[in-house]
Amino acid sequence: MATRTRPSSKRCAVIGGSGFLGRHLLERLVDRGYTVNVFDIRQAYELPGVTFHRGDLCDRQALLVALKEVSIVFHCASPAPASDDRALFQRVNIDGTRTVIQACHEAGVQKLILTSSASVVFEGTDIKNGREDLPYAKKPIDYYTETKIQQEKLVLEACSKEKGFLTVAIRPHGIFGPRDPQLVPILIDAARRGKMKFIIGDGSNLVDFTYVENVVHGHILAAEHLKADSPLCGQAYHITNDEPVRFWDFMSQILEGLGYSAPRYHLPYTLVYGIALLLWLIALVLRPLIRIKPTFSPMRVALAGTHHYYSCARAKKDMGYQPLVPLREAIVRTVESYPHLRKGA
Ligand SMILES: NC(=O)C1=CN([C@@H]2O[C@H](COP(=O)(O)OP(=O)(O)OC[C@H]3O[C@@H](n4cnc5c(N)ncnc54)[C@H](O)[C@@H]3O)[C@@H](O)[C@H]2O)C=CC1
Ligand SMILES: CC(C)=CCC[C@@H](C)[C@H]1CC[C@H]2C3=C(CC[C@]12C)[C@@]1(C)CCC(=O)C[C@@H]1CC3
Repeated sequence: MATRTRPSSKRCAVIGGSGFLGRHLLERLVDRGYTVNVFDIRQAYELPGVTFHRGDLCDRQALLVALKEVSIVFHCASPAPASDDRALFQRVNIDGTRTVIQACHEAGVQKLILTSSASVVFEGTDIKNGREDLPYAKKPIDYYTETKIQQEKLVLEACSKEKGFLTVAIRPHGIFGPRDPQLVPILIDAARRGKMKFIIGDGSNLVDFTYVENVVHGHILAAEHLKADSPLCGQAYHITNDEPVRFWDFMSQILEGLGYSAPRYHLPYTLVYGIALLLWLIALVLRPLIRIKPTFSPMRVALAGTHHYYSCARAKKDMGYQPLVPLREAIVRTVESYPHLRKGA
């Protein structure tokens, strides 16, 4: 059991702090005068003023060391959605989050801010200006989403004013920006393999893509507004750029910004989804023999061919959220940050 010294309100821990969002978050926290402990299974960098603790969040004892004298915990660790490994998602996102909550109780942590996902309500069909009161997806599109739902429920249910342990969930959508290991690298890899010639559907579907600094801003506002008498306790909040954009326009701007051609030819959504589903089933059957990872998984096709954008009115009202970086500027900064992915580089 950790010794319970009174935690400083400016001492926090970022679980998953070696990751894309986690690192941006802790850089901002340091700028704002917080003392930060990072807890992650890997150490990706070193930063003055930041103490690294390497460990698995399923290991309560290891967590307790990193949470000593900490008052705020940001939990933004998860296996990558593309790993598609059910047992891993269950172990880290569900069992591991239970362990995080338990360790927070033992260490006397006062606030837990979870990075959830707006996808917890997405079932592969259109969502337009979705609010937080939409029901959780009954048929989540993949294991990642299935376990993010359970994870969010665990964290929100753990909120207890009586115990002095307050929780809130931030639901970002389509995070992008410098150092993102997913969106831009996967897109450019597909383009380099000649797979970005087609638009799935008529190309009019609107989607939220959220610049990482805006997501960070939402997390810090949530931590600073989370108090026993505030409406944030036990609630979920969408954090977006508040500028829904056509999915294919956004992809085209990134592609063209890095010197690649934008997709031009249209394919019917149902046809591409059907093919993706078939390939996914074949990959599943063959998994014991060989591991195949189709670029266009059913999940990616659904995300590329439907509307999915969310209202962040609740975050504006309860914590004064406004995106700091507009989409156009965010795209420019992102494109400039990937010189190594430029065509011909
Ligand atoms: N990238 C996106 O578009 C979105 C991400 N999210 C959520 O945001 C959070 C952060 O995502 P990213 O920064 O994009 O991912 P990332 O993969 O860059 O970072 C996740 C970090 O978690 C760490 N981690 C994984 N398993 C761990 C374990 N067992 N113990 C300790 N650390 C572990 C990884 O080492 C990694 O550093 C995740 O919870 C994700 O579900 C939500 C919505 C959209
Ligand atoms: C069609 C194609 C190959 C596009 C390339 C870009 C995709 C890799 C991204 C487009 C939308 C992104 C997205 C996520 C991951 C990367 C994309 C599929 C998430 C699944 C990441 C985790 C979440 O919580 C939800 C995200 C939705 C959007």
